[in-house]
Amino acid sequence: MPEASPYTAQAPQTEAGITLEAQDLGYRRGKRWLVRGVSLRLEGGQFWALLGPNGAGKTTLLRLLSGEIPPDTGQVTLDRKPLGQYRASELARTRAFLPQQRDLAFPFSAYEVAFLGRMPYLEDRAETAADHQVVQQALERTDALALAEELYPSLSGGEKARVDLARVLAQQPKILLLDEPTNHLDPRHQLELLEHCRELARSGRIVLAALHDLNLASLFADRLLLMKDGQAVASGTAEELFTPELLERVYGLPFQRYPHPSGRPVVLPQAT
Ligand SMILES: Nc1ncnc2c1ncn2[C@@H]1O[C@H](COP(=O)(O)OP(=O)(O)OP(=O)(O)O)[C@@H](O)[C@H]1O
Repeated sequence: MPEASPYTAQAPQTEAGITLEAQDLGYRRGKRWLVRGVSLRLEGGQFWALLGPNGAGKTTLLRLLSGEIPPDTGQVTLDRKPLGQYRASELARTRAFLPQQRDLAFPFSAYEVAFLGRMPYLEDRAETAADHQVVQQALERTDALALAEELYPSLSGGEKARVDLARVLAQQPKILLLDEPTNHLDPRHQLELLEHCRELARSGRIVLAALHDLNLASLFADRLLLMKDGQAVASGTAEELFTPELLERVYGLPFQRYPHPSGRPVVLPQAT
C-alpha cells in the first residue's frame, strides 16, 4: 500500500467493503502520458465524482480502472487482486463501465440493449424469468420501461442514456464506472440519476462518475477527484476542493464560490 498523499483519493474504511485501488497508474500513447502517477483507493459505500477539463484524462482513467486498457505503469487491484488475474466473466459481474460514446448500430430494441447487462451471468446457464425481472426493474429505475419495445437507434440522446444506464444496472455490479452519465439528460433525469448513484453507493457499492457539472458533483457526490493533464491534482470533499484558487488552476478561469442551503458549496465560472 502506498502512503496516503494529497494525490491519493482515500475513502473512509468501511467494514469488509469492496475496494478498488490503483497504484502509480500510467498510460502512454507515443511520447505523451494520458494518465500519469495516479494512485487512489475507492471503497464500497462512497459516490465519487471525477472532475477535470476536457482532455484531463478522466475517460482514460475510467478505462484503466475498468480493465478495458492495460496500464503502462502501475496496476489496478480489485479486493487486492490485480484486475488481470480475474476471469473476464467474473470481472463483468463485478464492475460495469458506462462509456461516453454509446452508439450501437444494430437495430436492437431498448429491452434487448438493457438485457445485454445479463450476459455475464449467462455463460453457463439459460436465461430465466429472474433475469427478465432484473432487466425490467432496471428499465423502471431509469424511467425507460415505456421505451422497451422501441428500436434503440431511433431513441433520443437522453432516452438512449437511460437505456444504457439500465444495461449497467441489469449487470448488478458492485462497482459502477460511469463516463459522463448525465450527458443528454434533462434536469429531472439528471437529478434522478445522481440520486440513484448515491443510493447505490449507500448500499455498499463503489460509484465513480466523470462529471462536468461541478455543482451537481458538489451536491451529490461524497468525494471528488480532480484531474488535470493526466494527473490527479487533488481529492476530497467539495468543501475542501472548491476553492477559487484550485479551480482556477485546474480549469484556467476564475470561479466564485457561493453557499447552498444544503451546506455544500456551489461555484460559478466568471467571464474574463
Ligand atoms: N487512444 C488514444 N490515442 C491518443 N491520444 C488519446 C487516446 N485516447 C485519448 N487520447 C488523448 O488523451 C487525452 C485525455 O483524453 P480523455 O478522453 O481521457 O480525457 P477526458 O478528461 O475524458 O476529456 P473529456 O472531458 O473531453 O471527455 C486527450 O487529449 C485525448 O485526445
